[in-house]
Amino acid sequence: MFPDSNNGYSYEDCQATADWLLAQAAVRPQVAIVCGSGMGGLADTLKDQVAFNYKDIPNFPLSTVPGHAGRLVFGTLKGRPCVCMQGRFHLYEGYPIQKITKPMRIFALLGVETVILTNAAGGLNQDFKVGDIMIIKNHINIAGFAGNHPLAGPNDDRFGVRFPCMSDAYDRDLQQLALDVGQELGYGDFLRDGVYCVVGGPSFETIAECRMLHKLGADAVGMSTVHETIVARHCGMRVFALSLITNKAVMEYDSEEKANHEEVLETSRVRASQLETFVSNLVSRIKPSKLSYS
Ligand SMILES: O=P(O)(O)O[C@H]1O[C@H](CO)[C@@H](O)[C@H]1O
Ligand code: HPA
Repeated sequence: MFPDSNNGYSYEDCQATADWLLAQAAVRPQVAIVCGSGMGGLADTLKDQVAFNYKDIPNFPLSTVPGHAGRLVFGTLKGRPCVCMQGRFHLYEGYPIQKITKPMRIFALLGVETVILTNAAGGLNQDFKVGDIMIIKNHINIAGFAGNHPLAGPNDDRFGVRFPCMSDAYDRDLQQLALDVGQELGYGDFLRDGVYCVVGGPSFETIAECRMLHKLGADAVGMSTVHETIVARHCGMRVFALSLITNKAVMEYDSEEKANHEEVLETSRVRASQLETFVSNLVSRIKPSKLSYS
């Protein structure tokens, strides 16, 4: 069950990739951003870009999902040095769970302090509308309960402790800052907060599954983010995460609606410019120091 030591995602492997990137790009990122499905435009807002295709980065996975371009972009957002994943990795692509989260460890070794994760998700909360932006305040990692967990296997203390706490997974100050930024931008009508539940995918959920997840306390469901959060927190980075509600999870047996990736990408396209403004304003207000916010 546990990976062997020559697995491609050891501390030394992550360090080698980080060193390669540091040798190629002058930017020393403080903030890392992961673009959700159809949200790759976030990366295009970076100034003075130096970009790498994933296929050219040593020991980096490849993106296989439409709406995930597969480029790592370094640059600045409102003067703040950033790195942006234009495309993330998902369990259903067939990668080991440690591989889909490896970029988080590389980011930590690059000196990143704060990770901003974005995703497309189905809305379980009946008050949510398509196009709402949900600030993630907590998550449910169902597969993790059963051992499918990104930190399973030998722990390398150079990254973090064996038993990391997750009650503070999503930074509360950053959540408040995001609420403030959203209100200032006039986004209050479509800004929510809630609990994100990760499932394995790639099939969308059945009606019974959606009802169960809602009963468990989830407001939105998707196939990403949670593993990245856990690994980022394990190695000491702060995490802010948001879901764009791209579709309503189907909860009624007489509903004719069918979840599909095209609708997901279309909703992302419609909200793209507001998401970009939201994230860049948020980034500009995050102070480099771990303690202060403007
Ligand atoms: O979570 P992101 O990467 O935004 O992608 C979401 O969109 C895809 C389904 O349409 C799934 O991969 C789901 O996780
Ligand atoms: O309804 C959904 N379920 C799972 N993942 C998703 N990603 C976008 N929408 C959904």
